[in-house]
Amino acid sequence: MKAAVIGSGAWGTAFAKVLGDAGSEVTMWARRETVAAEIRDRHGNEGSLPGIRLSKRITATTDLAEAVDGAELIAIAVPSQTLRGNLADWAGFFPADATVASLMKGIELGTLKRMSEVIVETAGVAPERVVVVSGPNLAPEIAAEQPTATVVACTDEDRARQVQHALATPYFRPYTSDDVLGCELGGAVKNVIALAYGMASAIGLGDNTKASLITRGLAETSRLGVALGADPLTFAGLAGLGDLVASCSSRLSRNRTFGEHLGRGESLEQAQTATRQTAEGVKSCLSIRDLARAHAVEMPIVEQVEKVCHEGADPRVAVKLLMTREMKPES
Ligand SMILES: NC(=O)c1ccc[n+]([C@@H]2O[C@H](COP(=O)([O-])OP(=O)(O)OC[C@H]3O[C@@H](n4cnc5c(N)ncnc54)[C@H](O)[C@@H]3O)[C@@H](O)[C@H]2O)c1
Ligand SMILES: O=P(O)(O)OC[C@H](O)CO
Repeated sequence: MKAAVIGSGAWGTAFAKVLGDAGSEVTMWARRETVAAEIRDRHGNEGSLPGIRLSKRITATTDLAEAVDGAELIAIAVPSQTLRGNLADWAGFFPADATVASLMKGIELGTLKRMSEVIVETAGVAPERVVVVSGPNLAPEIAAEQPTATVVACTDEDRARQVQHALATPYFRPYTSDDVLGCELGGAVKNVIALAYGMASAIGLGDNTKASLITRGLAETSRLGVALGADPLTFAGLAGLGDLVASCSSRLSRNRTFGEHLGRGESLEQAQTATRQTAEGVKSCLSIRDLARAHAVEMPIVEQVEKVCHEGADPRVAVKLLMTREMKPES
């Protein structure tokens, strides 16, 4: 397959490596010429994935039209909140029948749309051409070829299978799904729960607390998903529980790490200065909260994370408020 990967950060680079190792010819698009030159000439991207060597089947450019020229698959890994603006500039260059894969895990501020919806709306791509790839996929582990599994979700089963085959390597095992909505929500909400988990770790809370956060976090994710029409079983799978556990338990997770900074009492600005990569949950906690409210779905952990991130609330007070909510049945 001829593929393009737009975005040369940690995930774009690791994803390009998977595609290259699985046999595709890959052209990456980078914003900075120094990054494109390093990928093209030295087969690495030290700033995003130190020590990783990329296949010679991978090249890079800063010219978007060149990157997507003739591509059968275009995978996009830029920050969720910039996607709409990016596509306004890029979409005219996409080949008419290319599959567009969203690698992003966020919900757009203001519109409350999922990334696949933004792609359909802004790039004029039919929904059945959009594939979502989501699962327990920490980029540095994948780049180091540590085995993991993922989900390739698309309403068009054949297209999902094509992408599944284009991604299969001995260290990356893709499964297909037709639940695009559920996979996207699982990926976006787990970032917010990982922020909460990081806060809990930093304030010294124990394993019972953390297990409760994961379990109740998954409960509120599923509640929102079901209200919006997702398959509840998706949340028990790789793009739900799998991704939630990976992000909460790993020190490699940028969202968990960001939460740790907030839990240590840093302000949002201080945490942003200390962690420079994309921690999607920081913005998506606002849009997910609004989405939940719009559908009358209770998401108490998301509500509290938003208060800590954007209203200066103390994480310890947030825990207290969560623990003293009205008593109710588990489900
Ligand atoms: N890193 C992971 O392990 C991982 C795994 C799965 C999914 N994701 C998701 O992939 C997406 C990208 O994450 P990442 O890890 O690659 O982030 P990153 O911070 O490592 O890289 C982001 C990339 O986007 C580019 N970028 C930043 N602002 C931009 C703009 N205004 N226009 C165009 N490009 C811009 C940066 O130059 C960089 O190449 C996020 O939605 C994230 O949740 C990340
Ligand atoms: O580093 P994070 O927190 O953005 O998580 C990365 C991936 O989404 C894990 O699957």
